[in-house]
Amino acid sequence: MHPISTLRQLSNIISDAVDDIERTYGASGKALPSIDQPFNQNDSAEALLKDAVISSATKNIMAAAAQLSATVCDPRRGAVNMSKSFLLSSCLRVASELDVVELLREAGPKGANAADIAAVCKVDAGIMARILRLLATHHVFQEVAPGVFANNRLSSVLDKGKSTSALRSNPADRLTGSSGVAAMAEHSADLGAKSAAYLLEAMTTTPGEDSKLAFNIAFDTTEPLYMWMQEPQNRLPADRFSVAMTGAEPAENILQGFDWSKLPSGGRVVDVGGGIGHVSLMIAKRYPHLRAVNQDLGQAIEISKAHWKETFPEHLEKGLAEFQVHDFFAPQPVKDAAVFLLRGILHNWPDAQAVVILRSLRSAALPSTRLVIGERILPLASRVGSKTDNIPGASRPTAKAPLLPNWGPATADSYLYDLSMQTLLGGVERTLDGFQEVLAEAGWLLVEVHHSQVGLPMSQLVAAPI
Ligand SMILES: C[S@@+](CC[C@H](N)C(=O)[O-])C[C@H]1O[C@@H](n2cnc3c(N)ncnc32)[C@H](O)[C@@H]1O
Repeated sequence: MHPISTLRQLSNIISDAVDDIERTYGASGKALPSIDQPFNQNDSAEALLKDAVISSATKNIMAAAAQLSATVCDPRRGAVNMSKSFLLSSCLRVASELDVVELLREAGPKGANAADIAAVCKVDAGIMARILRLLATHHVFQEVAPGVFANNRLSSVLDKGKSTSALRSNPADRLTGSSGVAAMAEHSADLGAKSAAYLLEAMTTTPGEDSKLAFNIAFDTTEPLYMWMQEPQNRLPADRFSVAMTGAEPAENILQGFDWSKLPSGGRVVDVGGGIGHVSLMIAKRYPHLRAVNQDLGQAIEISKAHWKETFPEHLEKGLAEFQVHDFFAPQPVKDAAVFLLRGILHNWPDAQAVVILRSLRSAALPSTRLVIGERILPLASRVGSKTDNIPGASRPTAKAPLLPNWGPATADSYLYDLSMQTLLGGVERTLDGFQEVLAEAGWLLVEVHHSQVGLPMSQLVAAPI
């Protein structure tokens, strides 16, 4: 097809999607949240973004706009700019770790001069202005007057919700109780970015005793990431990671799909590698007839106990919440589970280790035990169907040409996670075929799949013992 006609098709996709958004917001009497205003998750206009028509329009706009831009840009500049995009990540880390977002929240809509921000942060004023300008150029912050910056929609999601004096007086707790977005951004821009810089070196070393993951090269350690985070000197990145898991990976769709209400009273839901325990807590709050068993490594279990005590003490007092330090590569101690829950676990491990984790659960399972997995299911980037499309709930729509079948950058987070898992842990985000293979090898039959109905990236996979 002639490129001009493709260009027009892409522009029409955007135009139709904008019509859909305007119509839906118009009918609701609400206004689409502005990019110039801070994000407010309690605003009812925000909830409307999850509407099916709007979600679909949003995906189309993101995919078509990126494709249009890639089509018309100078490819030499496009490639070189992409090679420098790590600087966006570094600048975001500076803004988040120096609490610039909170300083700007306190400054209000008129914003603050980069020199004043730099003085509070005790850093160079000129570099601060250049960092904020690069981010503002990518729609994170706005430059409201020369050298004067204010928060906007994208910068404000990094707000940790505390005053700058509270953040400065207690730096060890600066992320505690925050939404998790800043924690995930700092984790990714620190451990993630430094590790990813060694992706090539890690993948081109000869496999064998000396082969290392990118993380191990970057941090000059032989410890796997989770063991490294157990060391006392790495307490801050470990705590930051626990907070990151709560907000950046919203868990509410764990309550959809699998029917938790049908589990028997007192049935044990074992949250294997449950981290802070927020997922089992969400399930137990909605279905208080269930008993939650939180399993993780020592440090995470400490945090999990504290989190439960603060947010759902009633369940603890009734003896319906248990905490176990358990290595999921060891034999599973719970032999009467109603459900083994594995959320965000399998993607941390290559197939061979994923199979070990799954086999240990399989050995402890009763015929009635179900395995509920919460993970991203990587969409294929091709239009040809796969052998797993026949599993109930599995198939997903593909975007119409000329868009890429997976909506391109609109689903980029799954592919970014995939390679983050590779660089940090040797892990992988799996396609549905990939899940079916590791499950079958460990003695589990994939019986149903539930994709998120509210636009969240994680899907649910339910398996039964073979
Ligand atoms: C990506 S987090 C997921 C946490 C939680 N399931 C969630 O969805 O938020 C992975 C978890 O696996 C835990 N983990 C890593 N290695 C482990 C092991 N060998 N045994 C038990 N837990 C482990 C980590 O401590 C971390 O809490």
